Amino acid sequence: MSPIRIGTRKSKLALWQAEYVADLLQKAGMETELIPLETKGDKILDVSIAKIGSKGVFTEEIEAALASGEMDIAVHSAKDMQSVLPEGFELIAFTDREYPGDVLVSRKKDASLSKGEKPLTVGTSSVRRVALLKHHFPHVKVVDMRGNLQTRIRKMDEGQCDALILAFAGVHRMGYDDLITEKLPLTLFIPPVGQGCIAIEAFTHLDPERRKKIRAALNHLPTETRLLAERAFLRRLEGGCSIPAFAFAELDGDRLCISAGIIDPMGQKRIHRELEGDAKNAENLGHSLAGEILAAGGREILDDIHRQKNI
Ligand SMILES: NCc1[nH]cc(CCC(=O)O)c1CC(=O)O
Repeated sequence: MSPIRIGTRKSKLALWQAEYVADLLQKAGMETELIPLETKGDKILDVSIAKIGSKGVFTEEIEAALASGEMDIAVHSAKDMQSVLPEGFELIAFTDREYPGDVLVSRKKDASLSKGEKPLTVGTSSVRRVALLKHHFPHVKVVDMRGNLQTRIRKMDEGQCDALILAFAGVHRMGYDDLITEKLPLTLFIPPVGQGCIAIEAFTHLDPERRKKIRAALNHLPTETRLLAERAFLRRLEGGCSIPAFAFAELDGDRLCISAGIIDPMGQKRIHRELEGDAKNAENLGHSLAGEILAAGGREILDDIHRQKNI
């Protein structure tokens, strides 16, 4: 079998993820080759992703290369993936999930959202994190902070903020655990769909035998079940990572519990619901919960967000 050609973005975190995947494939007896590509999302650093607005800013170039057959699979952070992929693309595997929550990162050892004495300036550009900060910690000052992990930490060191809110997974994978000053509770900062999880994307013309071997080497079934529920939720909200929605599914044996919601960007109104059921119905559970949240006021929040974008 010829080497599995693995497409990835060029950021350090993306390369870490691609190498992690290559390693799993090699352990299963396959040869691999990495193909790093630059995407629009990596090039445009001065505009927030919400404002760039177009779908798939981190995936377009990679999907073009998948479709043309230059690569067999692409490795992504699952949370960066749109809930509906373009025609012909699919996620064929999800690797074992890292701790999914957000953390506060700072050089100041006592930096804390809940216990801090001095007012904190926190850097983030995620609409979800900004809204949750406004909602739970209105005294915190928020500054817009884009760029990859290393860039954000550099900006913090230059004094643009005291602390950053980041996904634990990225911080840990990049070896910055020492800078974590607080683990944000999963109940307050419910993670966005897919956080901490690596998704493997392929195009329909991938050879079925190759596809089967890749999936067998990479897919972690419990993670996949959780992700199916979370992504079904996001699909019904017709969103990607730029809407302030969150969903987090957990498994307890064959029971799946999904906790999800949406918050308006100003942090005034937070809608949150939970649903439990048979893990076999993961997608139905995510879909139903999205329906409940839309009916409970989520629809108005979404409509407002779409109206704002069109102004
Ligand atoms: N928003 C960008 C992004 N996409 C994936 C991760 C790392 C965590 C993950 O893989 O879920 C990050 C950084 C962050 O949000 O802190």
